[in-house]
Amino acid sequence: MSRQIIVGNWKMNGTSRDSQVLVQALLAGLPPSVPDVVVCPPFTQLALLSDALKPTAVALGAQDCHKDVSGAHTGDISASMLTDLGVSYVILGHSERRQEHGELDETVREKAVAAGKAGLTPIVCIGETEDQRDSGEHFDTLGWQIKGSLPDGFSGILAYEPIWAIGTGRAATTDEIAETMKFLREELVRQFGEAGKTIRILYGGSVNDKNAASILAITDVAGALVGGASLKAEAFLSIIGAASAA
Ligand SMILES: O=C(CO)COP(=O)(O)O
Repeated sequence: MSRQIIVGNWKMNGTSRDSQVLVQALLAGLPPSVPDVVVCPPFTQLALLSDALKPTAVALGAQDCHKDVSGAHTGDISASMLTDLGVSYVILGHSERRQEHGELDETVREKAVAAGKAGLTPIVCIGETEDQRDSGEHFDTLGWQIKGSLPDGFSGILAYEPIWAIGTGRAATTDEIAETMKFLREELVRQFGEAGKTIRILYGGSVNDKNAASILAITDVAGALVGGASLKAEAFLSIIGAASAA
């Protein structure tokens, strides 16, 4: 199995002091053989953490970027502004942005193109609502999201985050994840041919220190996108430990 990737999405949490403390605790507790580890703090803490993380095995990610390189976009941040700060990954199309900011698949696709051009690795999120799963529309939804959100020649990471599992403490079951991973892989191959076989797929949604090992052992799960548990050094380190052992 190839090296796994564990991504911490801190969302809109923490002061600069909190993030420095968290990062120091993470760096102090990293196991000798680490998977790829990425932390995605709020924009305001990127510059600060960039210096702290530069010489380490932990990479820096952002939680969004604009589709344009520069211009009249008040309050936005471009992909090249992120690379300028030493950022290497960017989460795009998270369900919270899709819901709170009305982001559509097409916008997510344009952002993924911009991220790729700037040298960032996009982590594009997709996921169904509880209603869509209950009514058996989840695979259709995910298929459309892949088609709409991933640009031609996509070489980033796909994150499957069922919306009903985010922040609820109710992760998808290993059977649900396994079945969905199989579907996603088939869909990626259908849309991208041979290249679709190599796109890494993460699972996200209530991943914690207790369930990480069983989730990371599922075929085709290449890692985890972690929200709440990534804010606690001990829990995040234990997820990183599970990935090292997977
Ligand atoms: O949204 C998520 C990561 O992007 C998942 O959040 P939780 O791990 O808090 O459920």
